[in-house]
Amino acid sequence: MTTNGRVPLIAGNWKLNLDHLQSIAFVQKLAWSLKDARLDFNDVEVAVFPPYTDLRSVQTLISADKLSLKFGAQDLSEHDSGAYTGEISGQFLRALDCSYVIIGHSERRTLHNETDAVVAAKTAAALRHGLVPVICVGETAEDLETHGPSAVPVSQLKVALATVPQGADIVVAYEPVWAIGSGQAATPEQAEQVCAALRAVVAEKIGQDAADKTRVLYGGSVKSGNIAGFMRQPNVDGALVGGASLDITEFSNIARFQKHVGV
Ligand SMILES: O=C[C@H](O)COP(=O)(O)O
Repeated sequence: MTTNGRVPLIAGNWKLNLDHLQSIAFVQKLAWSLKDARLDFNDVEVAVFPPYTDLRSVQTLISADKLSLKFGAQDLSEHDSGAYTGEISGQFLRALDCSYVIIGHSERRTLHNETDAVVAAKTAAALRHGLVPVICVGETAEDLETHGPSAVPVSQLKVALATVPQGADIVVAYEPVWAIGSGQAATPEQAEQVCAALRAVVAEKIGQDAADKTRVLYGGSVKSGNIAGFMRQPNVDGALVGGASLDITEFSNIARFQKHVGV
């Protein structure tokens, strides 16, 4: 826990990688690596976000071995049940002990045409089923040039939180689209500027208490070599990691950011 009372969250979004057998070996090795490193889970929360088909295996392993890792899904349906072929409801995810669900990742927004309204409906669905939504927002390179760094993410988050109850338990992830998978991360100062603006939106929409406790993550080309700079920022409470979360040593070193930050 940092002085602001928020436990940092290091989240690994596997995207479309690792089948259920691979997920078992991966989570076992990750747990060993974090244990070897004597990671104190009171100081940092580590979560993985496997594909849906891995969730039961990951749940079983974490429960059987009493691992301190958390896990969640990469998406959910805005609906709870019915004729929605291919969809997965929040109810099903909660039944698998998922703690979190990623919502509104830029790949969903771009490749699956998810609008801000859909993101808002999915956020409501997650909260309805006791899942903590990890609400992703971020601007494209064009947005950045036209509107500056905060305008688009702020506007996206305002819509996502429009119907969220006061004090709700949420996580926000600022992921500039231009930084995702590009190797060109935002600077810590850029991340801080936008994350602070997003925290102000949380305060405006669901209250100051919620803003004080909400973890705001940065995502986009996070590696062990740049995590410390982000974690030194007062409004950055962790990272949503894509590519580097598939490398056990790298992800484990990101989770051990405190060694580099010196807190
Ligand atoms: O969800 C994770 C983000 O898309 C970041 O991906 P990346 O770390 O590969 O840039």
